[in-house]
Amino acid sequence: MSQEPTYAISYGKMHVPVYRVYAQPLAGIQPIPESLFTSRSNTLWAFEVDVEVFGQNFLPAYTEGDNSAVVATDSMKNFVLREALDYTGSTLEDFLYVLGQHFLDTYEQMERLQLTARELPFSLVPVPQRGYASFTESGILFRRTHDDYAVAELSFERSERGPVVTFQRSGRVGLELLKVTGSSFTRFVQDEYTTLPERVDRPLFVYLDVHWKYAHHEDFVGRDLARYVAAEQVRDVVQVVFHEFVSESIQHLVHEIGLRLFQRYPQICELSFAAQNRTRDQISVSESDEKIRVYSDPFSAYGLIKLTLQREVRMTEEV
Ligand SMILES: O=c1[nH]c(=O)c2[nH]c(=O)[nH]c2[nH]1
Repeated sequence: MSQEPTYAISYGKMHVPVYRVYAQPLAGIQPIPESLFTSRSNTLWAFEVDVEVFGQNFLPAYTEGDNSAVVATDSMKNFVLREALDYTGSTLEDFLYVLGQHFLDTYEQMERLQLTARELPFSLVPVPQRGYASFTESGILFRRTHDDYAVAELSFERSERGPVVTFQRSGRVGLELLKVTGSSFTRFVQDEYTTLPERVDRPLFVYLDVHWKYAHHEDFVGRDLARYVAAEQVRDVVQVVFHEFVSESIQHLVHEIGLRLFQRYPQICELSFAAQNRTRDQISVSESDEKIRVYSDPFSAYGLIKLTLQREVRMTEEV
């Protein structure tokens, strides 16, 4: 006799685009030496949200075609958009925190919930000031940039005290950074498979995703943003360390970036990096000046270097 299957169920809505205008400005974050970033107007605050809902209560929809407990994913999309209008805060993490609680408070058949937000980056356009003597940022016209962007992920489940966060991760993803000099890769294993030449100075091109976890939820929700980690600052720390540090490898580089981020943000307990090696192949070197070179696309496979750093963070630690 065949056994009954066991089921793992989830469903939801992916890529709900949200363009909220005149959201609460992001202010009150701590400045850091690597970054000019201290605030964001949120005049245009654009992102997309994924909603994934878990619960055995939805099983009859699969096994019997009984939709009586099913919240239509179209309604989930409307819920997200309504919440975006009502939201009074200024960060992706806090928005997801409020959204997740409201979902679970509204729909008792939802047992667990996973929410993801990805920023849709826009930047203010520079325009001449009156009289055209100098330039300033237009406060109203934005350019869509297909650049690196912030992400946030939160998971919730129910407890006797109401919805609780079971997972949190923030990130800055899609960085693409090329440093023309000041990176090497030498003294690696040499054997019958080795064709890569040692390079004491290579133009290192990396695609990089950085994620971090807070030790305490209090630091990423609510209005007091003194312990909030702005993804723009994290991007700037990555850039500054890459600029300054002469690395022996991407492994060496991401470790150095990790140490600097831990130093800047005592409230972070985990950092993870996924770095793709996108370094181009050297094609030719100028005979008159060996600094002048041409590079082109390499073999299409690329190296992937990952690192996760964890530490214990005590609640009393000073910023
Ligand atoms: O920084 C690097 N790390 C590696 O592990 C590696 N492997 C490789 O072929 N090139 C590089 N570069």
